[in-house]
Amino acid sequence: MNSPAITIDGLTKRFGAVTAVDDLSFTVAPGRVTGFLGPNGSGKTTTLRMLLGLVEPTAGRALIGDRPYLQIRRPAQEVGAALEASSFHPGRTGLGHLTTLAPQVGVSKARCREMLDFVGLTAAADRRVGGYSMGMRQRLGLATALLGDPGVILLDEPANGLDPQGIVWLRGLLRSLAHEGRTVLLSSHVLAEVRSTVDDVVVISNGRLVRASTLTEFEDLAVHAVGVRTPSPASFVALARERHWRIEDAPGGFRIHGVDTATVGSAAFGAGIELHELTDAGADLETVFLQLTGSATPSMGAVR
Ligand SMILES: Nc1ncnc2c1ncn2[C@@H]1O[C@H](COP(=O)(O)OP(=O)(O)OP(=O)(O)O)[C@@H](O)[C@H]1O
Repeated sequence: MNSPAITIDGLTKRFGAVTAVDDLSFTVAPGRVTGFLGPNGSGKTTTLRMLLGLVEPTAGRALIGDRPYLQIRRPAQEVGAALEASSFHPGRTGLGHLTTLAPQVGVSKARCREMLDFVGLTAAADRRVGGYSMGMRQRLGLATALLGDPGVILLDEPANGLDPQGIVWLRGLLRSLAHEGRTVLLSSHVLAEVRSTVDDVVVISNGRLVRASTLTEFEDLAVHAVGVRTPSPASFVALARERHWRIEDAPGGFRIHGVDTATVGSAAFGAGIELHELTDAGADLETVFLQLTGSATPSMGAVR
């Protein structure tokens, strides 16, 4: 196995009485997209800021390769980061923002134009960033992160503000960066948003690690669900009780957890219950995420 591109080791950050990050340890592999997931306020941004040497840890280490960020000699060529979409000088143009950074990154103005083109901002290159939409700022943040052609890319909620086409575009872009062997770590508080983008997931809650695994392993935790529509709901509910299925009301029918379509179909057939719809509702990944992070709420629907 490749040695980790990022190592978080016993990392802790306290702000007065608030423990933002609490003895956190995980690694991030190169050539993969890793989703750094957790509810609002769980410590994702603080962790990324410690990785970038912007916040000093109370304890523990955050390493890029084998060293802390502040010990990297030419950091922009090793690590690119987009932490907050709003931290641009509003009076500068998109191109002006990149060309201001170019000397310290060690790249030419041509590279700045190339990166603006890469993120789809050529038409807005000479407009002031103050007038950019949230999605345009995200794109500019990405261009900034990629300016030095870094091997490690850290992105804080990069899909925020992007329209659906933008999200598809971002997904393709991140996948191709990982395919080139780069390390991509992106934070999000919405698992569904990154589900089709990431290979690995690191889930945190209250600053602590909840789970670090491949997405596939994470999906295995999820209970599959089956959707059913029937003209005989009372008989179907009786069947579900008899079989000890976990069943809940869903629009126009029911949702049954922890069984597959074949089991439900043959049981209904055996009981003489007509079904008008029998669908695989997929793995209920969001529920697993909410349960693991302790952010499940009663509004998720009553289960019978
Ligand atoms: N500079 C600071 N001073 C005091 N408390 C802070 C500071 N920065 C972060 N915190 C606190 O640390 C905790 C973690 O915040 P952080 O921004 O890292 O979470 P997050 O997971 O990135 O949240 P979000 O998804 O909302 O961006 C929160 O309780 C936050 O209020």
